[in-house]
Amino acid sequence: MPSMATGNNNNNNNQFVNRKNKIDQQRKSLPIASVEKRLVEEVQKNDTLIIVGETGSGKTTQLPQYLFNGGFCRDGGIIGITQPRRVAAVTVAKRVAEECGVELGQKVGYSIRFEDVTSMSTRIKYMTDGLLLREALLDPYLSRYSVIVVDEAHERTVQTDVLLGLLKDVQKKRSRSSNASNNDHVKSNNGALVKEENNGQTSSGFKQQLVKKLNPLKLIIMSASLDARGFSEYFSGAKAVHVQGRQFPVDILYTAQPETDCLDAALVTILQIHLDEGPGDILVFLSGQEEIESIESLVRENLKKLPEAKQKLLILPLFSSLPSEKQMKVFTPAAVGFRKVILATNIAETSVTIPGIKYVIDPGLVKVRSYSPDSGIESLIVVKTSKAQALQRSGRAGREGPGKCFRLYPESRFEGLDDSTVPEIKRCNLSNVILQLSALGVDDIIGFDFMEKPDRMAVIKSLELLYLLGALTDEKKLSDPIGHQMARLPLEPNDSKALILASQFGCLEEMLIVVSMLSVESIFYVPREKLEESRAVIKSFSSPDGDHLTLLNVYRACLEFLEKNKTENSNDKAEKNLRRWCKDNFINNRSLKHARDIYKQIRENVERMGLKISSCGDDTLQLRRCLAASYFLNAALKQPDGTFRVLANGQIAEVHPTSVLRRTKSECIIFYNLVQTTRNYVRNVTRIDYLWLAELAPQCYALKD
Ligand SMILES: Nc1ncnc2c1ncn2[C@@H]1O[C@H](COP(=O)(O)OP(=O)(O)OP(=O)(O)O)[C@@H](O)[C@H]1O
Repeated sequence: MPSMATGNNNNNNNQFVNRKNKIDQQRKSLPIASVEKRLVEEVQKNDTLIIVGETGSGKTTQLPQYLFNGGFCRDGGIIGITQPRRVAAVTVAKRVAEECGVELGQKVGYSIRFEDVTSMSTRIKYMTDGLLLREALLDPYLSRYSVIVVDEAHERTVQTDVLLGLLKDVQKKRSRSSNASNNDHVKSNNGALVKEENNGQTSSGFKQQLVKKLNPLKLIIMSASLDARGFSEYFSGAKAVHVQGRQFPVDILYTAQPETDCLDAALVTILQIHLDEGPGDILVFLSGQEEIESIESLVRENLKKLPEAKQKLLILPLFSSLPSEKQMKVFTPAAVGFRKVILATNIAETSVTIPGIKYVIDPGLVKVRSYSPDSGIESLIVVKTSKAQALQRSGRAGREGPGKCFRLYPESRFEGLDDSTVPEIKRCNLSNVILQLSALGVDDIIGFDFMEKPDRMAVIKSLELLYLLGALTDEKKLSDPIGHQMARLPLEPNDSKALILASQFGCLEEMLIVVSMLSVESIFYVPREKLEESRAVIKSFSSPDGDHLTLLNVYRACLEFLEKNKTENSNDKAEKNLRRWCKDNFINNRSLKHARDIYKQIRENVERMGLKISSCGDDTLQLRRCLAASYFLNAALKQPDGTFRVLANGQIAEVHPTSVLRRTKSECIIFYNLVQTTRNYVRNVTRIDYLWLAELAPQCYALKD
């Protein structure tokens, strides 16, 4: 009825106006709002500026809007803001689009690996630091950007560090370009030439070029917990500005004694808050998916035994391999009568505002990458957070009102923590970084202007790996076509090589599945109480040839199931039924869904590269040979005592208990990763013939008599 429609419209309009007014009020009350004019002036005066301000003061959401209003996009330039994590780039972009009253993807957008929500009219663009690095491959002058803001620089991810060095170089090139006359040719340090293409994008490596006069690139480094002096020195004495004040106070509480069981302490704190504290959602920082899933079931079990609380508890996990629509669930306000408890890894540590969070629980631990150049082993280890991380975590409360942070350790331990985290570049395998830098024309990795130099031995080992994979030539340049193809794929070098080779082995269809399945955490999910029952079910998927083929079987079984269901049901219903199927088969539905998304995305990549996608069907010998040809550095031979010796470095390891080859009789295997816990374990293992090694990787192995 027309009258009702009008009533609804009025209602919607009122809601919209109320929300807009609330947001405007909120924006005005942010500490950064009082220094808007000064910040814009500082950016006008300085090509590089460092901004330090409390968590929640408004840096990430407001500064780009101030710069937009201050005219930094006037001649079509874009303000790019990098984040170390995808979830931050997406959620902040959504918020800023709402604040600006525009549709996401128009004036305000985001771009992350495999997902681009921008358009020709986007002027404020949030993205991951890795994505900007990839853009630099196509546009070495980053010519579309007038300003780049590197947010959360204190995290010092390897991508941030590479980006900082690169941006320094881009700034120099852009300054030279702006000083050059329109007819001059501009040549970058790495020899790349710049050519304007029709769509305004540029590309490296052209012999002929037209040069566009570019304005200097404005660079802003930003964080709440930054060693401003170190950054200033790196950027030749760049000015640092401190934004004072925080919006709401956060009470920090410590335990009297160290906790021996962090999971138990977190569980007790969640329940105590739920029963005793006032309304407000809870955010708990845990070290990984496994801990999250155990706490989830512990909370559920314990809730059954406790007296009914005023509100119901809604438990939501948040970790990086969770499909993005599941991740986004945590950002939806809880319904009336519910309290959210979000169990998150450190992906929720910086930049994000999760509406409703009043309480933060911080056990003070984090899982990080660690790499030993001597053994070539990269592992994940759990370590204490730094002070900077503790500060960021507590800063997730106090964003919409006063908050509380429960640190599950004594105050004395906080005092003893390192100020900042060891930069990732000092503790990871560098082969991907080197591949990316080589693609950007940087051949002298040791001489590259890093803020902190990586370990020389780690560089040498990584160069060696890339050389053996055929990605680099003797002159340490990217090889053609393998090296260039590998650099185009957004994967680890070994995985990229496996896909490229698979097109020659006639099994690219299968390798795409295997690489996608290996990119997600634990495909099988076994509740402790169903250990026995699960074994028999999981066995139905297992291949005597190993875990890679087992993963392939799971994926194929899932496709078969969907196919069968789709003929009888709608797509949505088929997907719903798949969840049940996963549960019955002890398969982690989230991980499988994620693997299917990754599969789609990398398939598009290899199609664009023109690789031939064919299938080896049930004859998986070619697939195993291709695995041997790609992961040959991860080959291991059986020892008389049943353990395996990694041929490349002599390390001794056992096959992981979750592997289908745990009790294998095979003499030779390749594995996907080596993890170090109390012992060395190889995970995701496949049986190969050791003679293949000399045949398929002669650069590494030779046959002795
Ligand atoms: N999605 C959102 N929903 C509700 N409020 C939000 C949201 N995003 C931001 N805000 C509000 O804007 C404030 C400023 O957020 P912003 O991310 O700009 O701060 P920041 O200084 O960058 O913090 P940090 O250093 O923690 O990243 C928050 O404290 C919160 O009050």
